[in-house]
Amino acid sequence: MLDRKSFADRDTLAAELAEAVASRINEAIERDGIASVAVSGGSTPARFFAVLGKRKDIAWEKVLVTLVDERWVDELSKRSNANLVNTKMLQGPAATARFIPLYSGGEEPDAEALARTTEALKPLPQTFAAVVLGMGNDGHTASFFPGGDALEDALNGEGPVVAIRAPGAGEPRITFTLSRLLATDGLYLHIEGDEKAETLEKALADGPVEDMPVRAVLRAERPMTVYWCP
Ligand SMILES: O=C1O[C@H](COP(=O)(O)O)[C@@H](O)[C@H](O)[C@H]1O
Repeated sequence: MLDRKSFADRDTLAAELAEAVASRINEAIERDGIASVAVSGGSTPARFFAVLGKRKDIAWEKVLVTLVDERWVDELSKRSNANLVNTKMLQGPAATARFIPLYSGGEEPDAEALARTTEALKPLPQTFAAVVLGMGNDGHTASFFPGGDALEDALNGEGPVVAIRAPGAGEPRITFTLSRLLATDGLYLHIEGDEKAETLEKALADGPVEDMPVRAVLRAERPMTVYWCP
């Protein structure tokens, strides 16, 4: 179920991942007239975002873009995953895409905030065209963090989104649930560098999901492609 692709450098990886995601988007638009993608934040996706956002062969006005997870911070914060998407991807041709943020204002991702985000997510089709996950060296993906106070709900609940706090997470977070992220035509794990390759090997070994929650995705019975470069 796990296809692993290695690339010589970051630019090549970004181009190949953008090609794969663009194909998924265009297939969904042809089939449904609309496509949605959920992307990760952090630092890794910046190059990929820049390449994807420049694609002129995508009818961006038919594309909904959201995040797999978000830090509960204002969109102007440098910690905001939305900020990364806005500044790196949704420029040029991709500026006509509709971005649906997960952060919906306020100090905390409380019940009211989650209800606001859930309402905002309603235009999303049931199935994403593509979901691009990242991974931290602690074995988290999306905001499925080791020690997360709502990890069980994030991994086994319906969601679509869950608020989660964890010792290694910094700010409170909001994350799509695993079941919602697995509802996708194309599932990708984008990691770079030797340390993350080692983390992936550890995650692929036996061990509790709670220790390295990315295992929940790796053990899900569905195809996923890992994109890696040194
Ligand atoms: O906090 C986060 O971290 C992970 C990994 O980020 P990276 O900086 O190591 O690339 C990311 O996948 C996730 O979306 C983000 O919220």
